[in-house]
Amino acid sequence: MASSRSSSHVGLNSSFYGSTAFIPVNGSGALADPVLRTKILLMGMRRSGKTSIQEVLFHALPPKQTFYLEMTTRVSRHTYDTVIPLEIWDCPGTATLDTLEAPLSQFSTLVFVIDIQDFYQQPISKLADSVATAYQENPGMHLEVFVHKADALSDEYKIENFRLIQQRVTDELIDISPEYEQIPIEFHLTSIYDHSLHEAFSRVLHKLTPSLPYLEDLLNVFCANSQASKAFLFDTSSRLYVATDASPVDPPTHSLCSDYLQMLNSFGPLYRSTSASVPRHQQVASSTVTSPAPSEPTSPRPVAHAIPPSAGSTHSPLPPLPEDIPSLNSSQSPTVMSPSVSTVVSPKSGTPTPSTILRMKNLFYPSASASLSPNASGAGTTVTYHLVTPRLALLAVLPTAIFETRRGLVEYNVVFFREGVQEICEVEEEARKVG
Ligand SMILES: Nc1nc2c(ncn2[C@@H]2O[C@H](COP(=O)(O)OP(=O)(O)OP(=O)(O)O)[C@@H](O)[C@H]2O)c(=O)[nH]1
Repeated sequence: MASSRSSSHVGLNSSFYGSTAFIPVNGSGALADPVLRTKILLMGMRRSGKTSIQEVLFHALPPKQTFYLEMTTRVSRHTYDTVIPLEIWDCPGTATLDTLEAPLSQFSTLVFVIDIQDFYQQPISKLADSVATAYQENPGMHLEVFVHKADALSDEYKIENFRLIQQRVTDELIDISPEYEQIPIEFHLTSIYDHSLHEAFSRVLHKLTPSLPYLEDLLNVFCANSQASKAFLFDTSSRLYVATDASPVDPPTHSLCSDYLQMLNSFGPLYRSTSASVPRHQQVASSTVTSPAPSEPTSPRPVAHAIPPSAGSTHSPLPPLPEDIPSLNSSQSPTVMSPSVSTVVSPKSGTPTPSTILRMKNLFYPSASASLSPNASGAGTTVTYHLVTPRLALLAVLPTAIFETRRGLVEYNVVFFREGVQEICEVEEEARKVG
């Protein structure tokens, strides 16, 4: 499971790397961002759900609270660091590509959000105009349409409206110019209330990740060597999957892994850290909390110990499962088979850096697993979680019988998988440094 470390991994292709970003400070000056960020433009009609998408994915806003979001009146830029550093521009409903006052060449993707019930002339025209302008000015730009709020309709009407919107957009583009019929646009049905949004944005992210083929290779090798039927590399905090193995993604398996990750994430705030700056997703629950045992004797390293709120016993029971996780409800209550070690590195800045990643290599990583049919004498499925970098986690699905009999081998493979992913991330970070 070794991976090459050559910089050809992530060839310096400008369409992947975009340009240097500037993060406004208090609306006055501007600080140069030290990395090249991939820029994504989020556009659409008023109230189509743009800010909700951004907030739910990247700030863990509970979907129901999007109801209280204020109207966007000017372009707001949001940075998010995952397998690649992103900069998302959330535009007001009134904005058009002509009024944007930014060259379109700096954007890698246009995500146009349209309400699934908005198939009238004005939204369709705006969508078609945006696509045509983007294509004219930056033909390499990925064009994605989120047909959003799909939850508002029954399955039958959902598909009908989805097709109708695609057809009308195509007709409108042909009206602008017959050659625009060939513009490659990808349509996604999305909703903040289910996994469709995560699935769609994951696919958007895949097109922007230069190291995707290498990550996929590692996942394929991991699956083959561990007899896993499916494996995902997830961004822990947004729950976007940044890569998966070659087998098809079926929605129930994706939902299962995503829900399990959400459950582990939701444990984080229940545990208090001795260090103030531990990223939330690294504070993973465990039924047994152990102290760090560094593999190599070195100078003291910053570590955090997960501490149950009722400090005292180190063998506290697991907290109850959140009610809103359908596939892990009481009838399928998971058994946490691995009393995972929750010892993590605590970067002082709070933002993991390449050196943090290097330091983490010498430390423990949280892991967990759950059997979906614990009473069926190994006949069920087990989902496993292993943190592999400060931001990324491997989630795999494998037969319980295999996990129970070959757990050592699975853990052994994870070590090499983690090494490979960390090397790829280091090359990516190196390639994106400014100056
Ligand atoms: N049913 C449903 N409602 C949604 C969904 N996404 C967003 N909404 C709702 O749509 C409304 C508008 O959402 P916003 O995110 O503010 O929309 P926006 O496009 O940013 O709006 P502007 O700032 O006016 O451009 C809110 O009440 C959200 O709760 C969804 O997937 N399903």
